[in-house]
Amino acid sequence: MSKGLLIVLSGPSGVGKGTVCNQLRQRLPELVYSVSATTRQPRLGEENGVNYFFKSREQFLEMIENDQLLEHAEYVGNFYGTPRDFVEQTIESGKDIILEIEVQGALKVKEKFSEGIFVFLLPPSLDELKGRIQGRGTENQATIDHRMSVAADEISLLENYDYAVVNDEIDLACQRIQSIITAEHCKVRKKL
Ligand SMILES: Nc1ncnc2c1ncn2[C@@H]1O[C@H](COP(=O)(O)OP(=O)(O)OP(=O)(O)O)[C@@H](O)[C@H]1O
Ligand SMILES: Nc1nc2c(ncn2[C@@H]2O[C@H](COP(=O)(O)O)[C@@H](O)[C@H]2O)c(=O)[nH]1
Repeated sequence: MSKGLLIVLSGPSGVGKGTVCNQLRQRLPELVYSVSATTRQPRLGEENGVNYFFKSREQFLEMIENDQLLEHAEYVGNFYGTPRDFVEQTIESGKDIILEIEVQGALKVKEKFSEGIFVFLLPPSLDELKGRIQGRGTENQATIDHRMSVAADEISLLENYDYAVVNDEIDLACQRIQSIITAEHCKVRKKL
């Protein structure tokens, strides 16, 4: 049996990774989603084990210590990380898995899984990006400013990715990513 694909969807905060990922999962019900661990406080409506595994700082550091994370990063004052076993077991079982993670973490995954498919989601403009984070209404202004202040640096790392997808319209962005997944499945020569 061939292994599943590891798809990493990354990009600045507010670009629409979560929105696009949710719609992709509806279009591709067999696509497995990697639930991350974080020390961030849950937002209204977020559920432990569904949106994230919510951890204390101590619990998160213990996960790092025990090598339970494939990658982790500190992003705007909180830790985020990808549980390793679930990802590895899913790929081994032949299923595709998608990670929705920020840029530092994505580049760490690339060091370990160069055969992964690295997709960078871009906003139509920085003004639109700011409007989306503000419109979501989940962060205070200081956090929005902090997230926006790292967005340009994150976008400057685009060249490390395999694909750039503009999230102008959700449907179109999903179609583009679906096409990428289909093409990767048809590839004759896989990446080393
Ligand atoms: N193509 C789009 N057009 C307009 N609004 C969009 C589009 N995609 C997403 N949005 C909106 O932008 C906001 C941010 O989207 P989302 O939470 O999915 O971003 P994110 O990249 O996952 O953010 P974060 O990294 O902070 O978790 C949401 O309110 C969402 O509804
Ligand atoms: N490096 C990682 N980044 C992750 C992971 N899970 C989520 N994220 C990214 O963090 C930011 C902020 O998320 P938010 O839910 O607080 O808005 C965003 O870019 C997420 O994609 C992870 O496991 N590792």
